[in-house]
Amino acid sequence: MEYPNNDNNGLPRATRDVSLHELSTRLAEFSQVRGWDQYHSPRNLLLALVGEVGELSEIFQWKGEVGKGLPNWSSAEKEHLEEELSDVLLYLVLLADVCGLDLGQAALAKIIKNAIKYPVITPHNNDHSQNPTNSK
Ligand SMILES: Nc1ccn([C@H]2C[C@H](O)[C@@H](COP(=O)(O)OP(=O)(O)OP(=O)(O)O)O2)c(=O)n1
Repeated sequence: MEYPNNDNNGLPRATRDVSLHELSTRLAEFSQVRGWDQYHSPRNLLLALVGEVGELSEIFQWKGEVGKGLPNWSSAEKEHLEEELSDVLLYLVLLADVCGLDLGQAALAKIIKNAIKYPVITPHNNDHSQNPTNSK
């Protein structure tokens, strides 16, 4: 596996698309060599996931509204955000794995289900009532 670029900390950083399958494989190796599989029960991973969502929330706490693209954020703040987002993703992938679920397939299927539930609005079909962001 090649990582041609390094990040600000000199750590290797992929420049290609990364699949959920690759993350699963890397996480499985990481846990296996440390003997941590025994701790990775569905419940433990869910609690770890929620803990990391809390850490992610702390980054935005008290900041007020934040613009898309994070204008005025320092590179250190953006790096911190990347780390917390990654922790959430990695625990989510681990949780799906220990539950024996294919998260990528499930997420694609859910997008299709969402599209059926919320059809595209056209002039001939302007019923917005199903849009969950429409409070009326
Ligand atoms: N039993 C464990 C413990 C950790 N990790 C991995 C998944 C997360 O990506 C990261 C979480 O590590 P920490 O618990 O050290 O949490 P943080 O990185 O958020 O550190 P801190 O809480 O000090 O900010 O390590 C794991 O796979 N299995």
